[in-house]
Amino acid sequence: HLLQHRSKGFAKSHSVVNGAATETSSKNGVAVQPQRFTFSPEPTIEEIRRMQAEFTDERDWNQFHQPRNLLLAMVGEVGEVSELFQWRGEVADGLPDWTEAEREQLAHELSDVFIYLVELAEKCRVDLPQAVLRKMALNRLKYPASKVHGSAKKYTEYKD
Ligand SMILES: Nc1ccn([C@H]2C[C@H](O)[C@@H](COP(=O)(O)OP(=O)(O)OP(=O)(O)O)O2)c(=O)n1
Repeated sequence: HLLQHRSKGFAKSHSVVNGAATETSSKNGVAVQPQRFTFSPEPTIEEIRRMQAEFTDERDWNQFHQPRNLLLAMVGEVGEVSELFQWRGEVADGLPDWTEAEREQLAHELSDVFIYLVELAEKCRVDLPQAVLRKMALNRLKYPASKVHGSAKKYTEYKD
């Protein structure tokens, strides 16, 4: 669906493509860069874990999906993501020069990485969404915004 609201000659379009929300802006009918991007709320990570568990069960593939094999499979897929970026030089947010086919290829490869990551976490009994919350809390403590604002130094490089 598409929702529009107008202010001062600008029209914002909120469109939902495959459940994903994107917001684009236009001035006098000419589209400008998308302003905001958010993920769809579904499926949840737990739903993805369950769908992949069903996929492997249906194929009797659990015998191959031990933690080390899943790790190697995930790293292999990271390599496939890297292939899409290699030799291109720096790439701007939103991948402005990429074709639709290249974007879809990237979506496939990032999904492969994510699917293996989720199954690896499951097989290692890491509750991934909660672990991410704990790790982000640690990251905030290690890198107080007031101290590190605008600097990409590693935490060990700070004197106090
Ligand atoms: N033993 C396997 C094989 C595949 N998959 C699933 C998870 C990944 O999302 C995807 C990976 O499939 P491929 O190994 O065929 O890899 P690609 O899809 O990347 O194909 P290609 O290597 O030809 O690019 O399929 C899986 O769970 N377990």
